Amino acid sequence: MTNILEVQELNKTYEESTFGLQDITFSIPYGSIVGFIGENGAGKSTTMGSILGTLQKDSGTIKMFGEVMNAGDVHLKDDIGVVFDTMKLLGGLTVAKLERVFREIYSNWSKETYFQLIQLFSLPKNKKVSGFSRGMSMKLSIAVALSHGAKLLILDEATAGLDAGGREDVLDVLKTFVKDQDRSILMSSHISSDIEQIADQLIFIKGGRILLQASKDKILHTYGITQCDPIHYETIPNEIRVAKRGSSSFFDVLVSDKEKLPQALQSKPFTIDDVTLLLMRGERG
Ligand SMILES: Nc1ncnc2c1ncn2[C@@H]1O[C@H](COP(=O)(O)OP(=O)(O)OP(=O)(O)O)[C@@H](O)[C@H]1O
Repeated sequence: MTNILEVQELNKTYEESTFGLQDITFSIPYGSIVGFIGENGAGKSTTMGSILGTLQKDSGTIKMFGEVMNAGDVHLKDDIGVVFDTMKLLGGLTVAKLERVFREIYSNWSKETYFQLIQLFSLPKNKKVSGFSRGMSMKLSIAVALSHGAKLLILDEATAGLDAGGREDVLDVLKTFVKDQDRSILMSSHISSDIEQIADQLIFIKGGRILLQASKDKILHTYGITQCDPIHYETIPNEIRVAKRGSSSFFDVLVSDKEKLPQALQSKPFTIDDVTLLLMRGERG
């Protein structure tokens, strides 16, 4: 078994909204961190909620740890650690008292891991959680998600609201989490530098559809972005055109293999942010 999660042809619509996920299909191999990238309203949280079963999907198959997930599959949920940016933990309790609650909820709870993370994240043990800042609450949610023996972490904007030091601590912990190759992470983030730093696979979503899924290394080393006028654009082989953006006289073009660009065109240095903008704001090449 090579994939920890397989999502096949997932569709989900809402009443009172024209938005819908359209045949979302992707998989997450063991030992990988997958970055889920899309603008506000692209469908990241809807996809994650449908995977977790907190939202009811219209159709599609979700396979986790080799088993097809059905509504109410609680036994699999112990194996999933979840952090959503709107998550509320029991506010009237302290970090120390919360530990006693989670100990009862999770069969594989590790008090030791929890308090190690609380210390690493510099969270106060005896202050009520309701008095925590947004960043502190996120760190606490991450500590909980990492302390119950989960094999798959689903993190929705988990680094949002963290200061630079906090982000570094969290990213280091996440890298360690997947090190043994038997656990994986699906994480969405608006901060593409975070994703660029730790993800090995990237999934780009727009308007409920996946535009591109590829390894980060492939995107950074095989893909290319070139700038050209419409005449030169026509010389780019169709099969490598991914997206284009610009005015009628000048384009930025994302191609899937820079080696196949015509000689007159060259790829410029680029970041994952540049790729994201081209895919999100541009049109299909
Ligand atoms: N309960 C709901 N009822 C109706 N429409 C909804 C509901 N929840 C989300 N939507 C719509 O679904 C679309 C996708 O929302 P979703 O939260 O999945 O996007 P997202 O990529 O996670 O965005 P963000 O980055 O802003 O969190 C949006 O147009 C949103 O308005």
